[in-house]
Amino acid sequence: MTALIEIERLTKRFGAFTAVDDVSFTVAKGEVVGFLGPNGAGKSTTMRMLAGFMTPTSGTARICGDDVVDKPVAAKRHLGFLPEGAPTYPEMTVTGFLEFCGRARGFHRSELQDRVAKAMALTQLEGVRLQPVETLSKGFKRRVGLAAALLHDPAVLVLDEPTDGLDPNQKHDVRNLILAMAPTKAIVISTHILEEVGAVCSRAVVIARGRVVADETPAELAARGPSMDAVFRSLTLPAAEAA
Ligand SMILES: Nc1ncnc2c1ncn2[C@@H]1O[C@H](COP(=O)(O)OP(=O)(O)OP(=O)(O)O)[C@@H](O)[C@H]1O
Repeated sequence: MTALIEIERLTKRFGAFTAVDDVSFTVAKGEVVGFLGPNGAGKSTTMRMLAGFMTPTSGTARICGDDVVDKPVAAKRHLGFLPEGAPTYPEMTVTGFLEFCGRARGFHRSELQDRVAKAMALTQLEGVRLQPVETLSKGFKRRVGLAAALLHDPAVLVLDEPTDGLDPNQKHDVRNLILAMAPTKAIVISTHILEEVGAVCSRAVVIARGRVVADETPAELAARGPSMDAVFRSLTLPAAEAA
């Protein structure tokens, strides 16, 4: 299996504080990796470095073989990134925002229209296409971000909490969308929702206090304890608190 995402000894320090500490893992085509950890564990910081939005203090990350620091344009060509929170440019309509993102990706005229229409269909945004992004509910805003990440049909998707703010039906749809895309892509999703790991992920990487504490299949993770909650607690809490 070819690794489309390669993270090697990635580290980020903010002053004296180490937010991401020597993190390494790879993701091959066909894999959906769940990136799990408690609040503040370092998930978003790792994903931002992987997406080229933040410079690592040390270590490297490559997308389809291209180093995100040395070859940022090449790396981003293969990457769809859904950051935390809502899309920028809140005053734009959904269509306007997606067209703007598509033009930035180099698409024009009929190809631009086709790609925007397809991304809106995949994320079920047609009903709000002319609404300004700032007037949408949290779940719809998330889906606008997801549509923007899918526009160029990238080989690699890095999705920071893709189901955050979605209702159960929308969660189900987004999980199905991820599963449908999985065979042809390498996908990393961060999540707090442990049930999501079993539902969509072929592997789980658990991070706590900036360090990887588990990298295994959801079944292996589940087999470590009586419940996923208990496993998560024992892996991510300091030993005294987990007891
Ligand atoms: N720009 C920054 N300056 C200083 N500290 C930061 C900065 N960005 C993140 N941190 C710190 O790094 C740690 C990791 O943050 P990060 O956002 O990566 O965690 P997370 O695992 O994504 O958490 P959550 O699940 O709450 O989103 C936190 O303690 C956070 O306060």
